Order: sequence, then structure tokens, then C-alpha cells
Amino acid sequence: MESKPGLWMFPSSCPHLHRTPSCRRLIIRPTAPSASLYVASLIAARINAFSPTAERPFVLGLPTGSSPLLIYKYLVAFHREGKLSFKHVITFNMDEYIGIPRDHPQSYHTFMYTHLFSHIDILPENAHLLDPSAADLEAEAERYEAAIAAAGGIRLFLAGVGADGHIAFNEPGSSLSSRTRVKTLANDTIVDNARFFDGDVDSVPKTALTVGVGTIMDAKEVVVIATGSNKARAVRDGIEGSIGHLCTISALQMHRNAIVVVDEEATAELRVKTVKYFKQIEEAAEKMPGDHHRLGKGLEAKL
Ligand SMILES: N[C@@H]1[C@@H](O)[C@H](O)[C@@H](COP(=O)(O)O)O[C@@H]1O
Repeated sequence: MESKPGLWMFPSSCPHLHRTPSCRRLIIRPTAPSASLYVASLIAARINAFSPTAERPFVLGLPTGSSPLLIYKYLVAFHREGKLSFKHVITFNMDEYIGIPRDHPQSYHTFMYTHLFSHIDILPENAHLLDPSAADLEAEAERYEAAIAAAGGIRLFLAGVGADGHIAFNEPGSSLSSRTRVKTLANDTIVDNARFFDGDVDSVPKTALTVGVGTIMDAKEVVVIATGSNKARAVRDGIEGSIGHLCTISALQMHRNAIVVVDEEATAELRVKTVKYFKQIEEAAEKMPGDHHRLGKGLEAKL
């Protein structure tokens, strides 16, 4: 029998393939905009299918960075077109820098309001972010975990991935069962993120509050977006590599309901066989499109 890479594989006869787009798998889209539209459409479809109410809100985990930018644009567009409401959505952001104020242009708080929260109907009290100004950061981390639990747990966690395969700020070497805590950033991450601080490595905070790998693994569904050739190594290690703490996104191989959505460029380091296999699965799924496909039709050209 042909060997198949990793736990991400499942037989093309898997009945779930035809029922839900959220079987554990890799989705390959030609470009970053089409990958982002896929993810935004999936999130919108999940929220709408859930029909959230004040008593039964949809709980969404969110990332920052350049990767989710287009996804947020699409979500805002869906909202403006009356296709999506965040009125009964509760969000939890995955991380926040320590050492810069909330209103700093590069804080994740500012990022979220600039790119998403100010443009949708989310209630401010429902948009949760870690507070790095808390006097006791350990207590703040515990408070955050408790708030997630009190909200009923995260239904869908959207994530990006660092070039070295880290998820949130769970840098290489993080425990795969870690919870929300303070993390010292890896040098690679600091250098990478200097692009947001006018290229000045010294201005990048050296520590952050971040949800743990375990916190993300507890979500009912995890969706990762990875686009561009600088994510190719992370995608390869996360999908074809073994599960290990040096590439924390690889923990998702153990998640029952996780999807990695990539563009062609991000597949550059994958084996041809792996790419072919997942494309074949996707072709089969597309013959039975779910509503997340229809929802996004036409938007890509407009944005
Ligand atoms: N903590 C964030 C991650 O959540 C993000 O996924 C990563 C990649 O960022 P980008 O999408 O800008 O490449 O950067 C930071 O490390």
C-alpha cells in the first residue's frame, strides 16, 4: 500500500468529507486572496449556521499579523453586505505584547480595532484581549483562561503561523499542553516582527502574553492560514513533520477538527505527492460545495 504522510491524511472514502468542510486537512488555494476568502467564508458560514443568540453566543479565537488582514477585510465586507453579524459573537485574541501601551500603534489591541472591531457590530465587552498592563501577569493569564471557560470554550480558533512554525506566541520549545502565560519571544520572531516597528529590532517587545498550545487545542475547531513562500517551511514541518515542540503548529495533527489553508507559494517545501493528495481530496469536496463556498462568490474581485 502507498505510504501517506502524517496524521493529516484520511482516506478519500472518508464519509465526513462529504458532510463537512472541516475534516482534518490541508486546503490549497491558488493565491493569498483566494485562501483568505475561503477562510472568511468558512468563519461566516460557521457563525451563521450556529445562529448565535445573547444566551448562546459564538466564541471565536482571533490572531493578528499580516496573515489574517485580508480575512478581516472579507469579514467586514460580509458584515457590510448584511450577510454576517457579530452581535452575538464573543472573541478572544490569542496574544498581546508586553511593554507597549494598549494604544500603541503596534499593540494587538490597536490592530484589532483598526482592522476588524471598529468596522463590525461586535459589542465592546465581547471583544477580549489579554491585558499586558495588569500588575500580576500570571493572574491575568489565569483570568483569561477562566473567561474563555466561562464563555463556554472557543468554538473556532483562527490562527496564523510564524516562519518557524509557532502558533500564537508559542515559540519553539513551548510545551504542547501549555496554557495562557508570559513568553519570551524567540530572536527569529523579534527580527521577523521588526517590520512592524520601522525595521527597528530594539523597539520590538521581547515578551508577550499568549494563549498556550493547549488553549488552542481545546477549541472545537482550529483554522490556520499560511500564505507566501516564507511560510513554506512551517507548512512542511507542521504537516509532513513529526509532532514536536520545535514546531508548535504540528500539535494540530492531534486535533480532531483542524484545517490549514494555504496558497500555492506556501506549499513550496511540501512533497509533490502530499500536494497532489490534498488537491485530489479538495476536488472531490468541491463537487459538493457547502454554503461557505457560495457566500464568498464575487467578493474577491471587489476587495
Ligand atoms: N504572534 C504572532 C502570530 O500569531 C502570527 O501568526 C505570526 C505570523 O505573523 P504574520 O502573519 O505577520 O506572518 O506572528 C506573530 O508571532
